[in-house]
This record gives sequence, C-alpha cells and structure tokens, in this order.
Amino acid sequence: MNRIDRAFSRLRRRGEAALIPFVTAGDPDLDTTEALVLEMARRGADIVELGIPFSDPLADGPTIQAASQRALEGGVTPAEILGLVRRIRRRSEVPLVLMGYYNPVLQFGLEAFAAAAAEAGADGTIVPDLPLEEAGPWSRAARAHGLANVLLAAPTTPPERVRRLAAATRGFLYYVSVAGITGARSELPPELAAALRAVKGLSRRPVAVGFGISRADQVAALAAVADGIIVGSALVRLVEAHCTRRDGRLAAGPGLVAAVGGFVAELKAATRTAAGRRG
Ligand SMILES: O=P(O)(O)OC[C@@H](O)[C@@H](O)c1c[nH]c2ccccc12
Repeated sequence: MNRIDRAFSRLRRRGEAALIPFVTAGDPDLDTTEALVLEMARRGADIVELGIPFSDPLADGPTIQAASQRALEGGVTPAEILGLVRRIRRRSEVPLVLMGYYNPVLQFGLEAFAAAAAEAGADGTIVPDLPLEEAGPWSRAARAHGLANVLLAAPTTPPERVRRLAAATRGFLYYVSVAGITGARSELPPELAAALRAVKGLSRRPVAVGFGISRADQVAALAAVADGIIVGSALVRLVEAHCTRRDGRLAAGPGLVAAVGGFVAELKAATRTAAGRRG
C-alpha cells in the first residue's frame, strides 16, 4: 500500500472525501511551489497533484496553460521538479501525484523517470494524453517502482471501458466531470452526481472527480458521492492573482501562501460536511 491507498482508507473510515488540490510546479518558481505544497498539506490537503509544465498542454484550459507558461518562463525542468519532490518529502508525508504529459516523460526515459520519481518520494502519476491502449509500458514501469498510475474516465466513456479503466488504474480512478479541458466553471453538469454513482458502481478503486470544481459548495455536494475531489484552476487563479513582476521577473507576492492555505482549508472543511451521509 502506498501513501495514496493509505490516505483513502483513512478517509473512508472517517466518512470523508479526499481533497486533492493541484498546482503547477514552478509557478512562479520552485521555492514558492514548495511553500504552497507544505501549506496546503498543513491546511488539510489529503493528496497533492503537482503539474509538470509543458509547452503544449492539450487538456488544459487558459488558466493552467498560463501557469505552465509562467513556470517555463522560469526555466523549470522535470529533473528540478523531482528535486522539489525530494525537498517536500523531507518535511511532509502528504501523498504526491505528478501530472505530466507523455512527451517529457518519454524524453526523460520511462524507466529512468519512474525510478527517479519514486526515489524522490512521489506516489503516483497522471499522464492525461496516454490512452489505456498505450498506457501499458508506462504503467508497468511506474508499478515496478511502486508508483500508482492514475487513469482518467470521462462522461463520454462507455461503461465497459470505465470498467477496464477502473481495473487498470492505481491509487484512484480520475473521473473528468465534463468532456473538455480544465478550468473553473460556475455550473457543473446537473447529471454529475448520478454519473459519479454509476462510475463508482463499476470501480473497486476510489473515484475522484475533477475539472471545473472551484467552490466549497460544489465540493460539499460532490463529497456525498465521490471519494476524492480535485481542484486545480481555482487555486492556480489565486496563485496568478498574487504574482507580481519585479525587474521583469515573476515572483510570489507576500500574501500568496496564506491565501492559498485559507482556500484549501475552506475546501477541506466542505469535504467533511458530507461525513455520515456516505455509504
Ligand atoms: O483545473 P480544474 O478544472 O480544477 O481541473 C483539475 C485539474 O486542474 C488537474 O487535475 C489537472 C491539471 N491539468 C490536467 C490535465 C489533465 C487532467 C487533469 C489535469
């Protein structure tokens, strides 16, 4: 059992859903990301998803695309992000999932990346542009090093395929709330809760939901049906709002870490309001 599995079993006993915040590593710099991850963990994040910035992030909307740009502007590399993971791991046991597109992973080398990520202290990966049919080599390399490769299902995924994804995923199954790209949305699809219940019925693994979730009231509603709730763009927007340009370089403003910590605490509290209602 790795840290992700342990987190879900602990939460299940408490009748709580996992809060899984996402930030882009290196936005606006790696020291800031380190401070953000430690603060998010302190304020209740159960698992943290760390994005590896990429120039062509096809599943990402404008908010995370811009975050990737800010990080790449700072010159962040996958190897440096593994160094960040190592530094976080010295100070926290929070489960860490790396979200990265296949190209940088492939360039690093599948076996080399799996070995280095595991050694640094990562617990899982999400490679969104790797369909089930092509995920075998990476999933095997990841598993050989104890990393959970998380697979994604969407509203357009037929039930039989959801079943196969649920059998092949590790850690949890990532249910994408809307067929589309990442980004905060004011309204989630009305049929989302019913769709989640159906997916949960097809999966023995925990099911976490993401895409478009940006408010505590949405988290509270979804915590009654999902095992985990992923919030990315809404947090990345807060990061963006607290970035300033000094001498042409981007830097974190003084209120950034506290603002993100406060928002994470509010979202985590919403995962607890559903406690007791869960089956
Ligand atoms: O940003 P949103 O809409 O809150 O969605 C979560 C998301 O950010 C995170 O899980 C993620 C960021 N980039 C991705 C690419 C594919 C799948 C998932 C992701």
